[in-house]
Amino acid sequence: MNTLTVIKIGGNVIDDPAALKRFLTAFASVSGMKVLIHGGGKIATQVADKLGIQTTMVEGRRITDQPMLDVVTMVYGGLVNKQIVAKLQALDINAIGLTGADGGTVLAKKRPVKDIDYGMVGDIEEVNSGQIQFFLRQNLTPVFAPITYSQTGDLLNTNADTMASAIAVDMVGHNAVTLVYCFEKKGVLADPTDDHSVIGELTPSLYAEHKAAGSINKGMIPKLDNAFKALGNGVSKVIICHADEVAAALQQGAGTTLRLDD
Ligand SMILES: Nc1ncnc2c1ncn2[C@@H]1O[C@H](COP(=O)(O)OP(=O)(O)O)[C@@H](O)[C@H]1O
Ligand SMILES: CC(=O)N[C@@H](CCC(=O)OP(=O)(O)O)C(=O)O
Repeated sequence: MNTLTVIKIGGNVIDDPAALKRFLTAFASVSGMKVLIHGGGKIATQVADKLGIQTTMVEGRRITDQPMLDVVTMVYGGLVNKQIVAKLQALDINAIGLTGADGGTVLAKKRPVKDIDYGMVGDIEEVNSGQIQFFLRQNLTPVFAPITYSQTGDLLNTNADTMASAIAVDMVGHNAVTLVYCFEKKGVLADPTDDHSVIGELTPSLYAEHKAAGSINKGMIPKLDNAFKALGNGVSKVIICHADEVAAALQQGAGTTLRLDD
C-alpha cells in the first residue's frame, strides 16, 4: 500500500512570512504523496477588521454570517491558498489549490442551529477520496483551503483541523495515512508556558488528565479531539509538531505522537 502524509498548517505560521517559507521548504522535502490543508483564521480576522466586520469565535469556531463568509472565501480560498500554491511551485512541488467545492472533494452540511447559530459553518458529510487520489496519481499535491460546499450550492466555512482529520480518515481506503498538525509550538506542552515541556507521547487518558488540570486548553482541545478521532478511524500515525520540524518529526520523531490507550 502507498503511504500518504496529510499535513495541516495553522494560521499563526501562515501569518509570519519567514515561518511560512521555512515550513513550505520543510513540506517540500517530505517524500512520497502528500496533501496540505491550511488554516488562516488570524489573517481572516485582520481582513474582516479592516472591512469593519467584527469577528466572534465560539468554542474555537467562527460565527460566519454572509459578509464573514465572503471574507473567509476570499482570504482562505483566494489569497492564502494561491500564495501557498505559488510558493510550492517555486519549490518544484506541483501543487493544485482547492476548496472542498473544487472537484466536489469535501461536501458539508450547514451546522444546525441549536443553542448557537454559527451561520454558514459546515460540518463535513463526505470526502471524495477517489478524486483526491486521482490528483495524487497525476503527481499533483492538493492544497486545501478550509472552505466546503453544500448540496444546495452554498460555500461553508469549516475548521481546518477538522478538514485535515476528515481527509486523512477518508484516504485510509487508498493509502497508509500519517496525519501531522503543524503549528508554532514544539508539540503538545505539559506546561503551556514552558516551550521545553513537550509531551512525547499522548494517550486519551493522559489528554483527559491535562485537560482536567487546565494545562491543555483553548485551540488545543478541538485539535486533539480531531487528532484522536483520526487515530481511532484507521489513520496509522498522528503527530503534532512545530512547523519547522515537520520533516524531522516524520523521520526521527519530534513533537507529540498520539497513541490510543492499551
Ligand atoms: N498544552 C498546550 N500545548 C500547546 N499549545 C497549547 C496547549 N494548550 C493550549 N494551547 C494553545 O493551542 C494553540 C493551538 O491551537 P489553534 O490556535 O487552534 O492553532 P492553529 O491555528 O495552529 O490550528 C496554541 O497556539 C496554544 O496557544
Ligand atoms: C468554522 C471555523 O472556525 N473555521 C475556521 C477556518 C480557518 C482555520 O481553521 O484556521 P486556523 O487553523 O488558522 O485556526 C475560521 O474561520 O477560523
